[in-house]
Amino acid sequence: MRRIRSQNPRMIDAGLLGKSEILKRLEADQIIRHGTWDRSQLKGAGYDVRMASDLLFITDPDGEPVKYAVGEHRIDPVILQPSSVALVSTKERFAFPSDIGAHVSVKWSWARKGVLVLTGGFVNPGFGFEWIGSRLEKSPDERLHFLIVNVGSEPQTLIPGITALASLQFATIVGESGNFPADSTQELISTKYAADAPNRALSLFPQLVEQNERLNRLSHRLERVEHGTAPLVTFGVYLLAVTFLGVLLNAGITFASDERVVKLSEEIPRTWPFALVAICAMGTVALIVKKILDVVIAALNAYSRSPRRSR
Ligand SMILES: O=c1ccn([C@H]2C[C@H](O)[C@@H](COP(=O)(O)OP(=O)(O)OP(=O)(O)O)O2)c(=O)[nH]1
Repeated sequence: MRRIRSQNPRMIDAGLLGKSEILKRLEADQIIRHGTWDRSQLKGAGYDVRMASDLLFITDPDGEPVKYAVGEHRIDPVILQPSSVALVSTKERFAFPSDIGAHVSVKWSWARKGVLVLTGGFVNPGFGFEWIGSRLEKSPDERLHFLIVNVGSEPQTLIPGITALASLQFATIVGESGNFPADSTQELISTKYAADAPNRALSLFPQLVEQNERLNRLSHRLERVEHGTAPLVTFGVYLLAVTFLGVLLNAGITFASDERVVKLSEEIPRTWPFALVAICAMGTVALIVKKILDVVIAALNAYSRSPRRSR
């Protein structure tokens, strides 16, 4: 532990509390109340706080905000959907003495999955004490509260009473804090916060979810319209082609009924090689017309699906 000299010439121990010092304090019923801490949560120079199963603000699968008040316990795991926010309270209850404060930090194991704890950062000395008449007492239920958000693309499962979401590093306070006890946050969160408070505080994230859903709905509609127009275009082109052929046929019949053409036809040789050549010529013309129609249909379909038009 680093030793520094304060304004008071006395030597003072200052620095972060290591595991053994934290344990010593916890066993002396300091910092975290007896019965709410667990040795397994101790780290080399910190303590991982776990989420409680009550005083929990989450969003249910239908997108409705839900509040579990103090004493209303959630048994099932909490699924934190992408872009979803929640407000969680710690299972641990606190009573910080005047010489200890704590830094709140995110846990890498959660941050790398996209779950971020948007913390205030510091726990003041004297947090978890209150005046009862003229006596200073430990508050029975002072907890830390964290706003959390899933900025990743996968849903994340949080288990009430077990999942550790944040880490505390305890530091000794040099000099008088002069603010004992520190302000409580428990009453504000438990009585004044409505179910949708986290969603309103971090409204950017629920808005992202909404915009994403809107975008998905629009893309589906666009896809349906596109699938509907392709056969329609094909049908239209064939209709046009049939009309065109009808007009051609009509013109052909009129032309064939002409006296001069009748006379000319009598002069055409009626041999089988000539008939064969005539049939081949007509077949070639029909094939060319079909090819042209296919190209026109493909071009129209490509145009109706082009990204510039789907924007
Ligand atoms: O993530 C956090 C950080 C702090 N706290 C608690 C402990 C701390 O002692 C208290 C007040 O914290 P801070 O002093 O940062 O908040 P404030 O509400 O801005 O204080 P003030 O209005 O007195 O400046 O809130 C939490 O519950 N969660």
